[in-house]
Amino acid sequence: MELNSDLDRDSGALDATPKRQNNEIYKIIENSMRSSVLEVSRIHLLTVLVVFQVGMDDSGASEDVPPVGGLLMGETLGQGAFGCVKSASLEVDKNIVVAVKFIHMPTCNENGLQERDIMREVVLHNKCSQHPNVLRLIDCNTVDDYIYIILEMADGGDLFDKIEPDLGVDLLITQFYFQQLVNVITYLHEQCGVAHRDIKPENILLDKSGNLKLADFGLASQFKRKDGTWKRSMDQRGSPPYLAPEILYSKKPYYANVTDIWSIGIFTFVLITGAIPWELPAWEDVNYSSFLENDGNVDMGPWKRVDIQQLSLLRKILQQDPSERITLSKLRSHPWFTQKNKLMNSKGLCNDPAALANRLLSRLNVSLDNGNYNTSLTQTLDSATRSVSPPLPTVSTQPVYNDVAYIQTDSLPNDQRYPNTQRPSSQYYALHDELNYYSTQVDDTLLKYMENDYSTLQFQSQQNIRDKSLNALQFRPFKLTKFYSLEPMENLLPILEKALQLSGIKVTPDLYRFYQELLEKKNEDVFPLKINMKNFDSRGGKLVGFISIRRVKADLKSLEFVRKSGDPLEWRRLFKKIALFSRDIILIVK
Ligand SMILES: Nc1ncnc2c1ncn2[C@@H]1O[C@H](COP(=O)(O)OP(=O)(O)OP(=O)(O)O)[C@@H](O)[C@H]1O
Repeated sequence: MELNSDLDRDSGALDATPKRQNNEIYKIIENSMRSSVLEVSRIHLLTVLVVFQVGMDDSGASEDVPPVGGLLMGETLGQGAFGCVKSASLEVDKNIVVAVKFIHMPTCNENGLQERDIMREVVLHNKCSQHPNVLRLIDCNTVDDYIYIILEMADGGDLFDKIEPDLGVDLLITQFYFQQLVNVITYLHEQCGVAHRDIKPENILLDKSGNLKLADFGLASQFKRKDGTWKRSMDQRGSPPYLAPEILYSKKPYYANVTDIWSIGIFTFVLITGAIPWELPAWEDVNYSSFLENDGNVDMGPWKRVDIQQLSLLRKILQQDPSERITLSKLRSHPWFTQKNKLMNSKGLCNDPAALANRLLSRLNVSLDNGNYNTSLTQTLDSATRSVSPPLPTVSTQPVYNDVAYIQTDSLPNDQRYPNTQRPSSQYYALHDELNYYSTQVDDTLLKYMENDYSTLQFQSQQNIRDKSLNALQFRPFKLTKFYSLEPMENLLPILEKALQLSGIKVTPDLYRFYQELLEKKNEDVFPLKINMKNFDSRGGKLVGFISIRRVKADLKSLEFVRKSGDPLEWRRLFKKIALFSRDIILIVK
């Protein structure tokens, strides 16, 4: 699809007409790569090539997407509210890998989104694609019920996945991403006249060197016209904790670019503390009102983790009155921006990806010890007697879901599987309880497979082993809300079911029986399996996602917790809780 970036700015109408056939994709990607500021990632497809879901899930959007000419669809990288994102390689050169975002139009329509809304997003994203910190948009077209968008592959995965709740990331890393974010927002505002309007860790991906890649232009708007005149916004959209107060309460139109500066402040706070400062910038929110009453001098809760230099910066950014808020150019002369970051080169990109990965991931930890287990169990039993708080009113549109977790197969008959031919040799240990491990035998390929996946490190309680392995780290797109297990399904599923229940998730009883029924029905391997999950987080926000159980090889299975919507910090908190209650089935390398 050729993209015409000439928006009719007052009506929001858009001229974006499909003008090309799919078989030209290679040419487009090739040209796009040639003209690209960045090289599109060239990695080999590592894992299962085609993973299709059987049937639709209850959001209406399916992972079973139609084929796209010129592309070989790969694994599912993630799921959003309206579709999924898959890796794909070019038919003519399988080493060229891109990400393809499929947007299921009927689901969008049911939720009030029209094709022109999606095209508006695509046009603005395309307009802003010439910066190394913007996820590059390569092409867009339609196939069956879907609009698909071909994007640069973000090899480093999600940033949100790497933030430890209630700890955050270290200051050098926070400053690194703060500086990259200010750079890219400067480009958007000053060169494109576009405000992003949805800056939050969920919309930031990483490349293979750990550089920030701004994504999701779904709420972006053109605030400056070609003739230099400005346009103000009136609508109330965005993610509640990241919203600037004028979006919520101002009766007057507001400048969308100034709201981006506010969101930079919240983003920075989340990186420093691993928590959001408030749920809404509203007087009714006690955290926000106490921030205002104390003129930003707060020293409680997560604010205790903010030191004096960053507090002074945040106070300048988080000014309720937009005219008092620090401007982008003043932000660029603030010492925290001008101070050289030792991980950044003169072009503003990472100069030492291994050191960045090491520092970023070193705080991720899931403690499975008895103390933590008993505390969580007590809290769970206590809270079972209290009712769940109702969800907050939210200004974003999300589909409605059923609430009970159930199991389904996610496989195709021709699903590519690891052959079960090699004999075990290396030693592995599954955690049984804090003191008693039992060993089992797994082969060297598996050892390599797991060592490459840094999600395994988060369970490692011995700091020296963690440090040693962290030194060899590289950025990879693996999700970190994940663990491995060697347990047979008759042990794994009942323990997981209990863990889900203890974590407050409603589950269809006897997952193992359903698994057996699936086996009988399909009369073949049913992996990957999918367990849908819905829950309210501790603040009443809705969390939606699923557990994908894949058979890696022989008895080794991976259990990946994939978030579809909801606060990512809360998703990781939930994952840690389920992992703790599932500790008897988690495999850790010792
Ligand atoms: N270009 C990409 N490279 C690698 N992974 C990606 C890419 N784009 C998306 N993903 C993965 O897919 C997930 C879902 O992406 P998507 O943009 O649909 O999510 P979302 O923003 O949560 O969805 P929504 O559009 O409903 O807000 C991301 O969290 C990420 O893990």
